[in-house]
Amino acid sequence: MLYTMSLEGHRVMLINDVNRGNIESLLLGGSRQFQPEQIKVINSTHSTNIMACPGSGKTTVLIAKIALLLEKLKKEGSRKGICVLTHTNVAVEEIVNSLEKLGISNIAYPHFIGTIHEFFNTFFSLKAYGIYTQKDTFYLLDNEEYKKYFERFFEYHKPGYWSYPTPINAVDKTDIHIDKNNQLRIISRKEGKDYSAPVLNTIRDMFYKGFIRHSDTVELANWYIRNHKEALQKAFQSRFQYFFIDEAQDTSIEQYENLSMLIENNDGTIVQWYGDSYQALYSLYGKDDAWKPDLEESLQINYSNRFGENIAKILRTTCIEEYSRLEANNAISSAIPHLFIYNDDNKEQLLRVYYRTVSDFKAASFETARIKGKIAAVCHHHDSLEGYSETYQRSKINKPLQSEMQACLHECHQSLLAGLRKNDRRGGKERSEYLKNISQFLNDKYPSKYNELKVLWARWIRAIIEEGDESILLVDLESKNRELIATTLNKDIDEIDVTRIHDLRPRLVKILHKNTQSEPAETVTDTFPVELAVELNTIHGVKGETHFATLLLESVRDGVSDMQKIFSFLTGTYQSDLIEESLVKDTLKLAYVALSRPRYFAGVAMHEENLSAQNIQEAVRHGWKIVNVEEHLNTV
Ligand SMILES: Nc1ncnc2c1ncn2[C@@H]1O[C@H](COP(=O)(O)OP(=O)(O)OP(=O)(O)O)[C@@H](O)[C@H]1O
Repeated sequence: MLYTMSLEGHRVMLINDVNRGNIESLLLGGSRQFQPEQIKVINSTHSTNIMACPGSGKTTVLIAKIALLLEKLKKEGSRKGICVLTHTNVAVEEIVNSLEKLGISNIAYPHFIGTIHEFFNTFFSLKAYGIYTQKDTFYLLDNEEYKKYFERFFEYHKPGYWSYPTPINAVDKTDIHIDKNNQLRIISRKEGKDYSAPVLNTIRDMFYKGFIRHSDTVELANWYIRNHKEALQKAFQSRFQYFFIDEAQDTSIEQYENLSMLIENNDGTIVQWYGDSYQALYSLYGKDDAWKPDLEESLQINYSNRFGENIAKILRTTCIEEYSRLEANNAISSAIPHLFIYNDDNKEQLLRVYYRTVSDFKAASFETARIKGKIAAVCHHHDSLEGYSETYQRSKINKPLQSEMQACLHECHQSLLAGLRKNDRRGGKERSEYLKNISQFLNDKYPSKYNELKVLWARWIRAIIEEGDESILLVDLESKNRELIATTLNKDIDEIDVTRIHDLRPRLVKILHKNTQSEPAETVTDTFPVELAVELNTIHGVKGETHFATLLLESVRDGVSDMQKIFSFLTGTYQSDLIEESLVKDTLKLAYVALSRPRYFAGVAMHEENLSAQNIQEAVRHGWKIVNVEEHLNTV
């Protein structure tokens, strides 16, 4: 446990009876308090894994811990910092915003808070690409965007006899690798035989022309770390006192390998991985998990703030390991689990029946009537969702593709650069400091201010897409922009000529408009009549969310129902002998993620053909309520 000296000379813990009240009221609200397991994690200062159940409040715990450690390092006058990595911009935003709530907004060097990709790109991949190709920029593309370019590049590489469609799947089944002799290899992961030379040459050509996928940047970082391992380990160790990884289960094998190289032989940095390995969706389809915490040696948070006993009860066995330690929040009266049974004739009515059942449950008690929250229906595969709703469609709004976001952020950087140039009266030499690589310059010199600006840019872009209120954001942006320019140029903020944020807007709109017209995005909504406000999504799409109600819809592939495969788990019997089958294991992971989203209402929907009379009896015995869609429709 972490102790610091109090004024009286006693050793006190990082979070203690004196300082906890303020943090708890700001982070948890009301008179809520951290639970004992959470306190133990906040106070732990050894390198370890933290295995936290859904709704355990692990991110909140991590935020409290970061705040307290920042204060401690400052008090001690330490020159070492904290590195916090997570997997999405939204998660970074959550951490930065919550720290702001606690009065901490100037998180500067030596600290770093960002996504794992940003971490690799900032410190390794960009440098690696520069060294390897003698070029100083690349376009980072998500897979969909990369595929579009692949099609164009392939035209130049395909042989004259080629009359087949472009082998677009090669994008998902090839990796770059820089070998021991520094040779770039394109590796095929295609079953059977390798991709032919034209495909591999296309990927190679794209690499050298700067068209890069996320997986390529991870390999570039790997190459760089491999080649400078000892020096980087030392630099890492002397810069960071603490290294925290949130949502550790989402770390890929390659990312994990890179981080492991950096932190091995390191006794100067405390490393803690926070996550829930039972929710690792990265490793479906026979892939191995990267982060495998040894539960005996991990700190654990098994108490969920999210759901009551009726939901915890299903999750204890609907999990890749039997999870008897999972504790429910008894202040929440979750409904008993519901099994919805449909047939081909009434499948289209299923969601309506689900919605009515949830609404009736919600209206029946004072506790639930006032609670807001999503009513969701989720499924493993996009295409299976279509079978449940004629009107289901992949939404063309809400979430920009990674590449659109990149293009918008590029414009934002250009606008900042213009502002810097306009206000800079100094000579070319000083200017070239930031002109060469603006993002690297700001990351090295003013990481915290730069991070805040990036968060605002991201929020603004989202507000433009969602047609939300931009006014407050624009005021904040204008002032952050000026502040960063003033700091960089060592001037007073009042001397800075206002940069024209508004001029930037049409450029962003153009990028977003162009793409929303032509591209399907990843988020899914349903254009149901309003009275049927059920949000349809894939399970991957709702990771990390909290719902009022979640219905897990059966997905049938090659005539096999995924829910039938795990039926005994859903109804209270953990069958270790079945777990080796990959469909069982994957479905358990997915079902665990899906059924741990709701606070109040969890349900599963299955076709009557996939349920035997014995199955139904089992379910009833385990406390499930059966809703037969047919009967329900007849009674309304
Ligand atoms: N001790 C507590 N008392 C009451 N509420 C809490 C407590 N700790 C956390 N919470 C609340 O629980 C919710 C979940 O917290 P958080 O998002 O940090 O959980 P999480 O473990 O990251 O969830 P998941 O694993 O599902 O992503 C938040 O609304 C948070 O404020």
